[in-house]
Amino acid sequence: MISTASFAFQSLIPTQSSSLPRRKRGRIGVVRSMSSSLSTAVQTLEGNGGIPMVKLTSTTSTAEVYLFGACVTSWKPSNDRDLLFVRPDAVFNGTKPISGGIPHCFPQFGPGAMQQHGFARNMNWSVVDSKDSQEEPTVTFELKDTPYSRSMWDFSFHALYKVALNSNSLSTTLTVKNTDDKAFSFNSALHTYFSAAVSSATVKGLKNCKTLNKDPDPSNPIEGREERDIINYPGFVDCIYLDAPSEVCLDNGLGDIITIQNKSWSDVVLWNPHLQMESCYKDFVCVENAKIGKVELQSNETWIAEQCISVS
Ligand SMILES: O=P(O)(O)OC[C@H]1O[C@@H](O)[C@H](O)[C@@H](O)[C@@H]1O
Repeated sequence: MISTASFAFQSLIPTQSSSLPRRKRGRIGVVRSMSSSLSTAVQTLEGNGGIPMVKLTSTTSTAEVYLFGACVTSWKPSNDRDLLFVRPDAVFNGTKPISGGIPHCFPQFGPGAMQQHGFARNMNWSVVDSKDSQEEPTVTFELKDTPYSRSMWDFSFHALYKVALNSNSLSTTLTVKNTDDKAFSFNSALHTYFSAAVSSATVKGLKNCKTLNKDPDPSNPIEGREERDIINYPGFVDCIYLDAPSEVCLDNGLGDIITIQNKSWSDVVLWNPHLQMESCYKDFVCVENAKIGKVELQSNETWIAEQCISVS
């Protein structure tokens, strides 16, 4: 149920999901109305570049989520260090997806027919609900098809993305409903960038998974099987792990052990661009919960996938 407070919150934010040109038209008004805060737990603020973002503040942690792409760009549990990473080349002006944090890949992981990683990360999502609670501040974003999305993927859909913050965890729930009168299929991922010391970062939990190594050719991945208990990032890494377990563990090499749990994100992608991004590759690793095989939805069917990242 939407509380009175969240209605007030909604009224600050345009309810229309929009393509890039729409957002540009409405931006000044949106940013002006962002100056007021709802509460200390869920605030609407001007983010980088003056574009709107929602800040969640629990008793001991914070998170920030931009409406553009519904991209979580910051997660600071219990101390002031950000466990997510935003690349130095990230732009916050709506001209391209925010490079870092937790961008969406939807309705295509890629490579494929449409732009790399689909369109959800470069559209404005709307806020449709929030929970003003210092124990678990929560915000829910919505995305629907527009002429922009239909120019790439001609289907009617309704996506909800709920982000909930706890003292030591950040949970997300993505719900995709087919609102069309015909079936559609898609694949998807949460392309999470974690702050890391790449030379000592490791991932555990993927031993024995079937792998699709996208190095050297992303369009023709090489099949294999993971034999290592502990996987590191010794150079360029771009590898899909199919039918991964529901929990993997990242040691970020900076003193944090991060548990990544999921429901329905059946696969994992590990990525680090190495010298392709010389200025920042040492400072992050991507561990992405993904659904690489197609999800097929008939009319009115819904797919739900959850991720929870936590530190002990
Ligand atoms: O679009 P971004 O954030 O630069 O990420 C690109 C990379 O994203 C990874 O998920 C893919 O596996 C890589 O093949 C791709 O190069």
